Amino acid sequence: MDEHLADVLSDVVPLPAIELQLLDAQGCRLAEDVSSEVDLPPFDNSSMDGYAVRTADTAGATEQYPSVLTVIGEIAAGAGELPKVGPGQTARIMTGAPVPPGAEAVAPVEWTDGGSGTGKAADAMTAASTSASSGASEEVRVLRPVTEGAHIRRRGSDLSAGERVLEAGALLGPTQLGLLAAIGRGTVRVRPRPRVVVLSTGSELVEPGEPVGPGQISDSNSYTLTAAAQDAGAIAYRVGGVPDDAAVLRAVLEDQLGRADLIVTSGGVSVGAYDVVKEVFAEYGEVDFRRLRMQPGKPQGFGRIQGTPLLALPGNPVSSYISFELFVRPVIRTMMGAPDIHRPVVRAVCTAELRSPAGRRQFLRGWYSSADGEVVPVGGEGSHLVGALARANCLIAVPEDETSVAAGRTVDVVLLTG
Ligand SMILES: Nc1nc2c(c(=O)[nH]1)N[C@H]1C(S)=C(S)[C@@H](COP(=O)(O)OP(=O)(O)OC[C@H]3O[C@@H](n4cnc5c(N)ncnc54)[C@H](O)[C@@H]3O)O[C@H]1N2
Ligand code: MOO
Repeated sequence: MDEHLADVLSDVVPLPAIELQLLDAQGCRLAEDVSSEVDLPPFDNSSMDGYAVRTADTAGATEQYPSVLTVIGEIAAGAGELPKVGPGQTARIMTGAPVPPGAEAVAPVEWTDGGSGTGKAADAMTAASTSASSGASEEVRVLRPVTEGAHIRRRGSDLSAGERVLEAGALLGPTQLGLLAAIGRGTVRVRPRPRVVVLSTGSELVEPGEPVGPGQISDSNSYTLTAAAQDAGAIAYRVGGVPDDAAVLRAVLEDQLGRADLIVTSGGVSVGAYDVVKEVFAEYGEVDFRRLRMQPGKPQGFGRIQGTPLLALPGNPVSSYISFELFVRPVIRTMMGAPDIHRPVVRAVCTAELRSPAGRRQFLRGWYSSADGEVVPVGGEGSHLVGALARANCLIAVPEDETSVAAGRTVDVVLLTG
């Protein structure tokens, strides 16, 4: 198994970096160091709705003896032209609006009478509407002293022009994309999310929702694998079930190769009579088929068809999913330039006895609780048990040379959610 993983990964390199629109870059890794060309905030601005004042004008102000100032204007967020605030003057100012020349601080509207002329502290809500309707040439009473810089968000206090704000390799989530937008970047250089085409093979497969005839089953692997590819960070395209028919499989491959960085298939890799998958892959490139000392997931195929990497996974649903987690996920994450390509492995105490075939590394499904450091086996070992698989959050790994594990022993657990 380890040899197979190493062989698969030896053929995979990170995708070349491209410039993407910000929202298309979500979940990608940065391929450049990003420095800001601007200060943030870009100008001194108010953090409160209130009045831009000169501090000397408010010295000693109290509710009983307020400072009475002349309101010379109103500054909304986005204002370009600013009034100059002289001695005895003030300008009404909104949150985010530029602090006008002459002003040294902002008195929140609650520290004033809101221009009501009553000398009573303004209720911020009513003061806003009173002041807006009564025009700019009025007086306001400031009821307490305001210190230099109060309620002003200084230019460059968040970050300065020239400062490196994100480093190559950083994962772009909502806050990193927001930061890029805040410094005025419309596009960014990243390693793109790989485009993964998922197709399942088998003439017994029926599209979920369609009637299921005798001997047929609903195609579940293509859903599991497409969702798992998305979960790994890929852009995944699900191609429905392809029958065991060489002409149809050829046509599907021709159609899909153009948009694939990676092709993942399920089914047809064992020793069955309908070797359509192996036959068609052989026509398009080189795909090796192997039998690994693991369970589930014994038969595996990997290689390239027309230059595109391909992993051919076994058809049994649990086998294909576990193969994906152990082999395909690291490939996708290598292509993305992610540092953590594997699922995390922890040690946990197994609550029940386990049995395992000699000479095969077994991956049993389990429920791991980090609080107890324990893992409880879920369901049996059969590779068709999708019910139990959906109730599991981890895989319990039993080494090749062990045929049983006593309850209470410590085991390796592969977490499927980390
Ligand atoms: N004589 C032998 N028979 C088998 C061997 C073996 O060594 N010798 N290996 C077994 C193991 S292990 C596995 S795993 C499977 C792998 O078989 P294939 O990859 O060829 O897969 P299929 O035969 O097409 O399907 C196996 C099983 O899975 C069901 N299946 C397939 N595709 C889907 C799908 N998209 N959604 C849901 N279920 C699917 C299929 O109906 C079969 O039941 O071979 C063993 N046999
Ligand atoms: O090894 Mo197969 O993958 O068990 O079901």
